[in-house]
Amino acid sequence: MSDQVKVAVAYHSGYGHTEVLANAVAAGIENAGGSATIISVADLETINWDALAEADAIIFGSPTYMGSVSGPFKCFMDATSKVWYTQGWKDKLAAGFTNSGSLSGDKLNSMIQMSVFAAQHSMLWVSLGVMNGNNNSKGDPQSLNRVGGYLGAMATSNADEGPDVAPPQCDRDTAQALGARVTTAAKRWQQASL
Ligand SMILES: Cc1cc2nc3c(=O)[nH]c(=O)nc-3n(C[C@H](O)[C@H](O)[C@H](O)COP(=O)(O)O)c2cc1C
Repeated sequence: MSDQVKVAVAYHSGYGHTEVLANAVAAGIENAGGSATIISVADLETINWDALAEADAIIFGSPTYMGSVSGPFKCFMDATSKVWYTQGWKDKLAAGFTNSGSLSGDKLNSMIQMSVFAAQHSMLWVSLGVMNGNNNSKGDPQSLNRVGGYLGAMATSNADEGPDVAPPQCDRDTAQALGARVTTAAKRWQQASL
């Protein structure tokens, strides 16, 4: 019998930067002993809905475009309304990550959108669980959670850099930490007696 928790990473990325984070989240899932399935939601026709239905946890990821989740990610959100109607994802764990060009970039709004979306599905939101980095005079601008957000992993990619270098390693590591945390939480949730 395999008790390995299944964690799906459902993401959109227009230009590859958020995809880098999706891969980092998946690495964190695998390192923590979970099984990761990465699902691009860009094309609604090819989304692996079965993998999402089977997952113990789903981690959502979107770039921040115009201060909100991207259009394709919102289309995915709307396409889950049939699942919502039957509350098919109820009691799965959920978490999120986003990425933008500016340090703030209003990406908190994307995280709020994702957490409300998860709540509509009666999922249980898992926070980042990494203390704020770089908030004092001796701070390291390359520390984990350098933007100091707690709802999820929030990365920043310089607008003039490709996904080969942006977002920087600290943001990739923050995303990896999120994947590990959700996996550990899913294991606890799986083992909890009712
Ligand atoms: C249509 C569009 C809107 C954007 N809006 C914002 C924004 O509101 N705030 C911000 O900081 N960056 C914004 N950006 C920059 C992206 O968030 C940034 O380039 C990000 O790395 C793109 O991720 P991706 O390569 O996964 O698509 C925007 C980019 C595009 C293309």
